Amino acid sequence: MTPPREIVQPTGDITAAHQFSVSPSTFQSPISSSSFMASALAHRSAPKQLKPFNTEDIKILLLENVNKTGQDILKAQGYQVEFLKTSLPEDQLIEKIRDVHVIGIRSKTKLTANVLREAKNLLVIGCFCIGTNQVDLDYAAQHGIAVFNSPFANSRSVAELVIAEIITLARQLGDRSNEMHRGTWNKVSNKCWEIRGKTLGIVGYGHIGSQLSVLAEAMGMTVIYYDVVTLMAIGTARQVPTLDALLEEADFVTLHVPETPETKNLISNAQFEKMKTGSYLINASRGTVVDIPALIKAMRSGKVAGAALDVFPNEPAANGDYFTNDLNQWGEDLRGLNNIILTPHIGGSTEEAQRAIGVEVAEALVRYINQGVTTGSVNVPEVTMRSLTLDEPNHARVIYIHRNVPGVLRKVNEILAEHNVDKQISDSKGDIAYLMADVSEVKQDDIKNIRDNLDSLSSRILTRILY
Ligand SMILES: NC(=O)c1ccc[n+]([C@@H]2O[C@H](COP(=O)([O-])OP(=O)(O)OC[C@H]3O[C@@H](n4cnc5c(N)ncnc54)[C@H](O)[C@@H]3O)[C@@H](O)[C@H]2O)c1
Ligand SMILES: O=C(O)[C@H](O)COP(=O)(O)O
Repeated sequence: MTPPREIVQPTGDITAAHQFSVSPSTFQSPISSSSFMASALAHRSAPKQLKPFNTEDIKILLLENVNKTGQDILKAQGYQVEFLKTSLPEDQLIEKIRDVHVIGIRSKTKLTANVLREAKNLLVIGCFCIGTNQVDLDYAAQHGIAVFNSPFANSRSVAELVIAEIITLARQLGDRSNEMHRGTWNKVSNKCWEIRGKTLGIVGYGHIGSQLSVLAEAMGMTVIYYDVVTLMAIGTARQVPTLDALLEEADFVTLHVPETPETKNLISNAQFEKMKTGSYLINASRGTVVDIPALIKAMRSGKVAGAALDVFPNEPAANGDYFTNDLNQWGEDLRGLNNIILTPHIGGSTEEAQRAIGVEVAEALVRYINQGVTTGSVNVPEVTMRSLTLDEPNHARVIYIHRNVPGVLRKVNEILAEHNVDKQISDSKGDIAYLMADVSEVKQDDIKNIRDNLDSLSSRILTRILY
């Protein structure tokens, strides 16, 4: 069993001491301190909400050029926000993550167990993107670290990119444009097609796949899709029972599955064999989903007439040289192919998507940090309660993340029984449970006792007391 995590306070005068496991000497009353003020949730919040603690004590590290919308929301809370444009290599990440309560990343930063083990103060991770495969979600949950993402704010951007790629491949636009850049006029119609009447095969009919389905049908394509779950078809799209059935029928195959052990090399030699001769492959999901040497072989043989890759098995942490990387030994082969579009993971990189993601994830982080609300979390149970207001002084919000084992609620309620519990909610997800209780008429000593007693339970993963 994983031992409970002790949150280590950063240096400095921490008047939010009651939020974390701290010694009594640093404890100050949340009620009498000036730390709760109507200005707490300045961003789109009712002015009468309580500020839960000195928000300026919260340290946030934002990596990978998280959009300004997100930065602004977090800064407006008074949090200390450090912003970096790139991801960080593991050794530097470990140094930085030791100190912070919150980290915001995109798809490049690998938050493995090895890294998270060092994150002694970390309360929450914000993935300012769709994918969460770069985070060890289970390790995070087991250590009381909630993870949030933006499940669909860039779906439309990816779908539009794929539409552009379908036409670009069908008309060999990349090759013609490259030739003109080199000064060559090469007017051809051989093997250039309209997309009207062609069949698009979508693998993974989730947010992106289904959005793409609508756009493709509007341009006269026939849409089929394969998904591991049975899903309602949009428009006149049709679900096919197997991946092979899709590969055999589609003129264009486009991949929109998450990175999982099951999707690693989902498209390899055997799948290219099944595809129609002269068909096209598009991958804007994750680089591991396509076996790159198998794709190179299929393109050289003429089986596949064109491909678009937005994602790669090894992507760099920052902009700059890429195919010189030793890990990408197939880089030269890819660059030498005809009718292949290579883009640097830009599927979700539009102003619209990045702004929306910045707002969505930053707001989820604020709700979690300030209120303990987990709505939208991908790894801990989703629990919500309304915000406390200034009309309700001397309240405390108790948050207890614990192992989902028999008898915990009885013990927690024995601890809370001496107080007036206004409201209590609890939910579980696998072996993790999340309990929130609003307790009224509590004094400084009561809060300390509640914390000490909850901390002493063997089921405890993390205790937080807000207000
Ligand atoms: N290129 C980019 O910039 C970019 C942007 C956004 C998302 N993505 C990637 O695209 C992926 C899909 O995004 P989404 O929002 O549509 O996700 P989603 O979760 O809404 O949909 C994924 C679908 O894939 C299906 N699926 C899972 N495993 C499968 C399998 N083995 N075979 C067939 N279907 C399977 C699921 O049932 C689900 O319907 C994300 O996980 C992310 O990795 C890339
Ligand atoms: O998961 C995602 O949302 C996409 O892969 C985009 O990732 P990015 O934010 O790192 O571009």
